Amino acid sequence: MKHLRTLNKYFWKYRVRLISGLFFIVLSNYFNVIAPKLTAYIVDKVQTFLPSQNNANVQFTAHKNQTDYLVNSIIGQLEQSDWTFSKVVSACAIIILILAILRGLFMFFMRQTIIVMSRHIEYDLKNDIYKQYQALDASFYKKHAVGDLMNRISEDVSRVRMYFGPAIMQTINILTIIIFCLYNMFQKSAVLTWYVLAPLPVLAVIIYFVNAIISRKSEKIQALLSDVTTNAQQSYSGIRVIKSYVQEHFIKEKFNEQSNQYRQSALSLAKVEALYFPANVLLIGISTLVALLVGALFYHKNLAAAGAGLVMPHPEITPGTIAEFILYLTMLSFPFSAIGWVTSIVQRAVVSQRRINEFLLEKPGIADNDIKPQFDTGSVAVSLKNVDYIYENTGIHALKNVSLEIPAKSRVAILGKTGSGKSTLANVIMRQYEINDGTILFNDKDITNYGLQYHRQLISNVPQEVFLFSDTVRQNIAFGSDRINDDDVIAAAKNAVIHEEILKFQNGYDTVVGERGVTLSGGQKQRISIARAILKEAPVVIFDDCLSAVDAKTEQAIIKNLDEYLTGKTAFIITHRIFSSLNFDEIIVMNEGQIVERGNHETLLALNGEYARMYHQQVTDAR
Ligand SMILES: Nc1ncnc2c1ncn2[C@@H]1O[C@H](COP(=O)(O)OP(=O)(O)OP(=O)(O)O)[C@@H](O)[C@H]1O
Repeated sequence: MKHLRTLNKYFWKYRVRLISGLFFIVLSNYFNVIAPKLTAYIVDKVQTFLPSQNNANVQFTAHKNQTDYLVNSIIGQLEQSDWTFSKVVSACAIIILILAILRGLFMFFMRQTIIVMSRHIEYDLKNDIYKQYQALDASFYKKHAVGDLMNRISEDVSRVRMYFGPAIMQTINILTIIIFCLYNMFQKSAVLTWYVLAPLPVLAVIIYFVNAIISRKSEKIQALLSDVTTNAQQSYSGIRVIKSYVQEHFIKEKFNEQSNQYRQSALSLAKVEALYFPANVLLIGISTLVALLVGALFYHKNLAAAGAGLVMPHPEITPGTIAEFILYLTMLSFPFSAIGWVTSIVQRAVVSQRRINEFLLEKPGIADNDIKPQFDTGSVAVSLKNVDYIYENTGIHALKNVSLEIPAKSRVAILGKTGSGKSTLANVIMRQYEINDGTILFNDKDITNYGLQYHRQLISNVPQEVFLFSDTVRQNIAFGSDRINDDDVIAAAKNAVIHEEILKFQNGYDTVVGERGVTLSGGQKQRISIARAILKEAPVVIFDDCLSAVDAKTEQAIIKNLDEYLTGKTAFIITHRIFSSLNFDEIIVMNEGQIVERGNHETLLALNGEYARMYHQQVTDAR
């Protein structure tokens, strides 16, 4: 239950709704439990009018001194009136009808307050989880599957809503029904109540054991559901790879297997839950039988005693009392069967909230603040001092003691074999990952000393893996930029040499690119991503292998445009190809997480090392 404590702040926020909801529940049940008393009164009244009745003068106490003020005054009025029998019965019927209407009205208010409150809390909780997902850093996303994240924000939140909506409402409902019924039963006849309640401890034992089983099974089910969602999500994202490798059958089998495991677990939970209802019906049935038998026996003893002129042992027990008890037991059958349902909702909510808390309470690996950078953000010098980075999940030492001094407005090329640490270097400069050791400075200020959002606003990035949203080309280019006027978007697209192609799309700039840009070629996606970065106009530019999917002619055209765009910016161009036309101020060659060569084109060629080898290879390939 401790996991659900996280939700208390929401209850506090909506306390007025909650308290009014609880008040309406109590009122609705109050009007509900009055009806049996009037029914009992009528049943006994009928008896006194029966022609064969020979006990009309026997003084039963069943309807005297009612503790309830309302019932007392109704019965008092009816007794004092000189109404005929049919008038009394009609009056009681009308009063019972009015009570039912009042009960219904307050039930309506109870749902309007508590269920509406639960929808508000659900909305807040989803927003809080979403906000937390946004705050968590890249390393978190490396550890958790998207399907799992989706499942927690949707399915788990729905389960938790069942706790702060229906479960809270029904718990209070159940408690008030039980308290009102038991109170009235004890007030009426304590001895009959003890007899009637005798079978109920068995119910308590059943509830205890079944709850433990439900909790265990719920936990397993939620984990399995996450697996199924993750698998489905991955198979949709990777559908092209699956189809090209003709693996549809294998994926379907895997999905079937997981779905089947989920089904088996859900069925097994349903079986356990299904035990509750028949067990309750049986136990309430036994209690009703006891009320009838024991009640009739006591009533018989009363009559016998009255006949012999003795004091009646239980003058409060009449046929009306028995009818009243049966009505209370009917009312109690709902709470007793609902206890199981409510506890299973709570158990599931505990499991789901624990899963939500795992993410909600996770501290982002990158500490953030709201401090603005205290330097001229128009031009930025970047330096790295003894930077070390190890990937937590694999233990790979991707950057080893890297030091760099890049003056503002200079242009750097980063080359190196695959896996040498180039993208990692870009990511640590962007603070996507927090370095293990060393310092990264922008204009001599440690980048950890000011807010992440301000830092990232200083950087225009084209990642190695392009990501486009399922939106229009225009929105994809304008993403992350305040400048969404058409001329700027078109100018950026022209610079990225994609404008002409966009015009040929069915709806030009308003063409929707499909999920992750599936309707576009790899080269088109790359160039839209470049246009997006160009539009951002930041002082630092990081392009990670951004021309790998374009042909040589387009590449030359883009490089020509980039040459102009990069002027006045501090630029890091990560590449596998040497672009001699871009005039780099410095070229860095990386190997196994270290900088192994650095200098300009001429010095590196003269060094005759890795750079020279790459250059000669490229020249040979071009021939
Ligand atoms: N998310 C990750 N988790 C664990 N290890 C990673 C992760 N990303 C990269 N690595 C490892 O870190 C090392 C450096 O990878 P990085 O992506 O920086 O290389 P790269 O030089 O950019 O390669 P490429 O040219 O192929 O893009 C590699 O050994 C890689 O396996």
